[in-house]
Amino acid sequence: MAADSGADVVDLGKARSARDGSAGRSTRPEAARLIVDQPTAPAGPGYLGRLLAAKRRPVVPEWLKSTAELKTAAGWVARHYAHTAGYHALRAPVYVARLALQAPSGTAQFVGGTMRWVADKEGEPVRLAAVRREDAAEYLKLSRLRDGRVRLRTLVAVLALFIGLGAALAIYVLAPDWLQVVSVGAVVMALGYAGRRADDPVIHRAVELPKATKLTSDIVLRALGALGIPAINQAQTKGRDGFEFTAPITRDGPGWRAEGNLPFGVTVTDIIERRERLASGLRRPLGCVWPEAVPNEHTGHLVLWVGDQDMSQAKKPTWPLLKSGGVDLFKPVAFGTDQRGRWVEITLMYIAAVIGAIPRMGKTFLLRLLLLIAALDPRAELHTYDLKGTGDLDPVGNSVSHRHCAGDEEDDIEYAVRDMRALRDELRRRAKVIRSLPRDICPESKVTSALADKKNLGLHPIVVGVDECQVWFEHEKYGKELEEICTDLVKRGPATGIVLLLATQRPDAKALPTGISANASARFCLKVMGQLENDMVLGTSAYKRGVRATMFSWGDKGIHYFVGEGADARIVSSVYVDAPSAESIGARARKLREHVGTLSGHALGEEPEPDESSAYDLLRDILAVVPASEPKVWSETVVARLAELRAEVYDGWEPEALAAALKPHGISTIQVGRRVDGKVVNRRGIDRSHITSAIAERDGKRDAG
Ligand SMILES: Nc1ncnc2c1ncn2[C@@H]1O[C@H](COP(=O)(O)OP(=O)(O)OP(=O)(O)O)[C@@H](O)[C@H]1O
Repeated sequence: MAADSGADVVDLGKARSARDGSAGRSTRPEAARLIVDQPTAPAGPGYLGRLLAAKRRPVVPEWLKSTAELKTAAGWVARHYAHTAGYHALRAPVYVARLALQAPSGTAQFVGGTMRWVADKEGEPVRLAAVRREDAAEYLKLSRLRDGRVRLRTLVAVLALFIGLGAALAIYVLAPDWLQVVSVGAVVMALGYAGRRADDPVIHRAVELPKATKLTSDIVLRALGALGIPAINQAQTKGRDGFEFTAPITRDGPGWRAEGNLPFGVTVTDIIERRERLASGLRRPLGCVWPEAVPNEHTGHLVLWVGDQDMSQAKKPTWPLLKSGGVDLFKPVAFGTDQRGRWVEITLMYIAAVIGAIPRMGKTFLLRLLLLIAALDPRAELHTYDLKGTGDLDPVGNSVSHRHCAGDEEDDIEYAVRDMRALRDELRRRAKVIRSLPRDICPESKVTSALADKKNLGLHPIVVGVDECQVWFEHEKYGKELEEICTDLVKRGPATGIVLLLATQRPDAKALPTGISANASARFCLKVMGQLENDMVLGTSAYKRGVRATMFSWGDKGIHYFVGEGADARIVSSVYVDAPSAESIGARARKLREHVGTLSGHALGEEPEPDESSAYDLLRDILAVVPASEPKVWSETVVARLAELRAEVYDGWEPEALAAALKPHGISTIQVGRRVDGKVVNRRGIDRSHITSAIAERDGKRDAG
């Protein structure tokens, strides 16, 4: 400690005597030195202090408290026995036939065995040995013993025979037919069983239970030692463990949990980085090995969870919403399971989410799953955009979406732009409505489930899902505008009941503008290739903190890091809903909407009127009304001329509207001074050269594209 803090190490004995006996000589250099280690053990927090800071382990384990988990576990046990019973019931006739066929050989074995027993065959080798040794005394002793035994056993056998025959006769004469059948059957089956062959059992196992090796401290230490981390290796070569277990290795869900402190200076991130080597050291598949840091603990505190089965292959419980049920978007809904097979929930309201991954890892499936959850709340209005254009979102879009579009053609983008503009207006309207509501009805200045129910307020949830959102933000004409609207929706949408879910396969600054990625409150990151993408999706310095979606393997489809609602990052395997199931859930969601009368827009075949304003090109229109001879023009002049040019679009535009419309193109208005009646008047205006260069840049990009 002294060395760490840069202070000198001091001989405490000397220092103490110097201090005690020399009050007047304190100018001596030793006495002036700083003593960093206390002579007596430093008094830590008192008993009460320790009690106050103590972490109490739950009396009742978490899994016992959760009725959902208890139900799931009970369901699994019940299904296991039901399966076993069904398996054997179906094969029962085969078992009976095989046992009956084995009955003759069983009878022979039984008779032979009984005769050998009566004749005391088991003593024969010893008697023969006595004969070979020509030991007459021993032989006589053994023979006498055998004679006695044979006599007794013959008596027992004859008695049993008579009892057996008597019982058989009694059953034959007195018993009803069914008892006769049962008795004969039982005897035949028993004889058949006696005739079984060891290498060919009649009854096979209905269920092969997986066998997982127990995790022991030796295995953990061996694996940690194989990681090539110098501090661990040094400790182990000196005969120490290199890892200090802080709790016994216990069962935790379908796996084992080991917990402890790494050597000083080694962090959990170092272990996570070497997860593959760790799996090799543990001799387990990669998908079973999950090293984790513990929030609020020091960075060297490792929890190692080793599952019995690979997470991507482990059997998952059935999703409760797969076949039936509805959703209240204001309440948590299960959307995946963690490594231990426990449900992980998400409350879709009040979030803006980003989903990122390299292609083919399950990003679209995850987005569709979240949209299906939203669809199951009949109040929710869905806007779904499948910019890949393969129809993955059609099961939701065609059955319930208010606005839906698949594809990235110019028309598709314009459709989206119109919708997003309308959503921006809706956002503003909602903000005003919420502001005007009395505090007792809207205490937190945000939409609640009760407010969403009040149809006249129009505050129902709106969920917008965009797959491959980079297509929007990189669009040369509308990219900036869409980015601006989406940033607004990410920032202000959650409180006003508008949820934006964006998925992209290329999470970089262009595909996912920083204004959006920095403000998203829920993040889903499936496998990515590098630190940059990882942090784009999961938030700045996530990679450094050990939250690394790069560690997922190629087979980990649907497995992702989920960071939501201020909670720590969790590894979640999302529920797999294939296209046919998605169709049926979509159909169910449609029925729910039909029932309460909330089906609207695209799902009813109604599309919005094509908006004239999207067909115009503002920049070209400005050039049309501002000739080259006028390099700088006041905004009010421009809007007046524009209104003449295209009244249906520009009529009523104020200079501010022009400034706002130019902003997405990267153009801002400037001060333009003009001489009026001999005086210079300054007003906001445009510089024509800004317009021409913006057009040149845009068209250049378009040509390049
Ligand atoms: N939760 C899941 N569990 C198991 N497999 C899944 C899961 N989600 C997706 N998959 C599988 O992964 C494949 C790819 O999924 P998906 O189409 O969603 O990938 P993607 O990341 O959207 O790909 P792209 O970038 O090409 O659009 C699917 O065909 C599916 O079989």
